[in-house]
Amino acid sequence: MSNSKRPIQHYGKKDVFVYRTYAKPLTVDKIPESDFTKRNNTLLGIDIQVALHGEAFLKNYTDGDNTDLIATDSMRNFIELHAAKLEYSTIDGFLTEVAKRFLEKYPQIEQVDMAGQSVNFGEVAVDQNGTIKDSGIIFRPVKTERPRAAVSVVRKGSGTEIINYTSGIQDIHMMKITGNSFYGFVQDEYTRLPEKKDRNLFIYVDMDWTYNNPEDGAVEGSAKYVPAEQVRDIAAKIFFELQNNSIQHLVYHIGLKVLERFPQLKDVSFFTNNRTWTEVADAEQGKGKVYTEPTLPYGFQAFTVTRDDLK
Ligand SMILES: O=c1[nH]c(=O)c2[nH]c(=O)[nH]c2[nH]1
Repeated sequence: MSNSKRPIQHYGKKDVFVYRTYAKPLTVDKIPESDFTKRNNTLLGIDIQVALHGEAFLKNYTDGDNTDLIATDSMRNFIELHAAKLEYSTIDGFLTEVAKRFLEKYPQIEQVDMAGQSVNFGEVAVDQNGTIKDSGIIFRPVKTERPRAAVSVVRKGSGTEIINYTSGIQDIHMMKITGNSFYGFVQDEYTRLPEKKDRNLFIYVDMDWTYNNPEDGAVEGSAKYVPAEQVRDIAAKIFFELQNNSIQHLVYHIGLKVLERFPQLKDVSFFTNNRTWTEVADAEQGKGKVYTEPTLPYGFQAFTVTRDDLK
C-alpha cells in the first residue's frame, strides 16, 4: 500500500524541553495598542514536538527493518544541539530552521512537523543601589500567555517548502468585572441560566494566526513577524472597549482588529473557554460583589476570522 493512501504514518518525540540562555533579542515596530517592542530572550524556553514522515519508514513497521530509522532519541539530540548551533529570536524561526536541517541531513525524510510552546520566564527585578530594576539573571516561571508555533516543511525540487504554518499564543487569561452582557439566547424547557445585562466575564483564550506568505513569520529575521505580545495587547484593548454581548461577539471583534493591524496575516483563529465566576452576593456597602469559581463543565467557542470578514 502506498504511503499516500495510508491515513497516518509518522513518528517522533514530544516534550523536548530546550532552555537557551542569551538567545538573539527580538525587536519589532511599536503599534498603537501595545508597548511591546522587545523580547530580551535572555532565557528562552521551548517545549517542542517533532514528527517525521517518509515512505522509507514504512519497512520499520511492515518488515521490522530498522534501516533508515532515525531513533527518536537522536531527534531530541538533533533539536537540542541545534539550539546551541543556531542563532534565533523566535520559536517560529527556530522550528522552521531545524525542520529544514532535518531534511538536509536525512534524505529518507519527506516531511517534518514541528510545534513548540514557550516555557515562559519573567525577569525578577531587585534593588540595585536604590533602584529596582531587572536583575538580568533571575527569572520566575510564568504559566500563562505562552507564545507558540507549528510548522511543517517538505521537500520541493532541490530545496524545501513551508506548509501548514501557524503562529499563536495560548492561555491568555482575562477577567473583566463589568461591561459584559449575556441575554437574548434561546429560552425553553432546558434553560436555567438567568439573562444578564451585566456580568463578569473570565475567559481563557488561545489564538493562532496564519500569514499570507508563511516566510513572513516562519523565517528568522523577517521584518513582518507578528509578536504574540502585541496580539495579546490588541485582545485586551478590544475586551476593554467593547460592551460585549457574548464571548462569540468579543472574539470576532478582536479578530477584525488583529487583521486590520497586521495586513500580512491571512486569518486568526480562536479557541476560548468560559470561566465566568458565579455570583454569590452583593457587598453590603458600595457596588462590590462577591464571586466564587464556576462549576464544571465549561463552555468553549472555536472560530476563525478571515480577511473576508473585514469587507
Ligand atoms: O459568552 C457566552 N457564550 C455562550 O455561548 C454561552 N453559553 C452560556 O451558558 N454562557 C455563555 N456565554
